[in-house]
Amino acid sequence: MKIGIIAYQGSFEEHMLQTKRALNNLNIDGEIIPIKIYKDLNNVDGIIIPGGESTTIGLIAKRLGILDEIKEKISSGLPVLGTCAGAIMLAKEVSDAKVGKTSQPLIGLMNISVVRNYYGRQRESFEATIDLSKIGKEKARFVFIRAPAIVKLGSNVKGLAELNGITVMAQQDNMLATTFHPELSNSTAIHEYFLGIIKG
Ligand SMILES: NC(=O)CC[C@H](N)C(=O)O
Repeated sequence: MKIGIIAYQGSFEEHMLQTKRALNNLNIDGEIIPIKIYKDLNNVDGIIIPGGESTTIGLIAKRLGILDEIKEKISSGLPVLGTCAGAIMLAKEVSDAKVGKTSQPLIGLMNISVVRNYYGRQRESFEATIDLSKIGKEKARFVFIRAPAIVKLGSNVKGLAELNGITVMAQQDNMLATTFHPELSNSTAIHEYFLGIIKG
């Protein structure tokens, strides 16, 4: 199994480590590669879009001409995990809690509405215990760093976890989005669940 991690900016190294731990836990033979340019996308079985700054990740991917490729591969079924900024990249509808409508390059394939910086600024970042029973995993602690919120679930989207009534994890077929950072947790549950999606 070959997993590619979009590696321009943000927590991609942490995702690489966490994916490695999850592969080990599940006894899956896997290779993890950073994705920067078009050819890196060849033969990957799944991709991860890390947390960071969605505007930066989107702009670089667009400038390097890889954004449309990623979009095409995901729409033809390539499994993707988008965390925090990555969840924003996946969303069809994005706005900012303060400034309202934003215009930024997106993948825009998932039927969710996402509000950026929903919980406030950097200093309003926090940690919370999340119930993962809907994916058959133990509850775990996760960090939310200038996190977005998934405020609307459209057709074919399942809400998989909530915090105070707000969706923090959702899935639409091959696309999995979390508003928190599973790569910065002691728990490998989300990565293991994602590897399960890849295995099918
Ligand atoms: N930790 C994160 O990924 C933060 C996301 C960031 N606030 C954005 O809008 O892109």
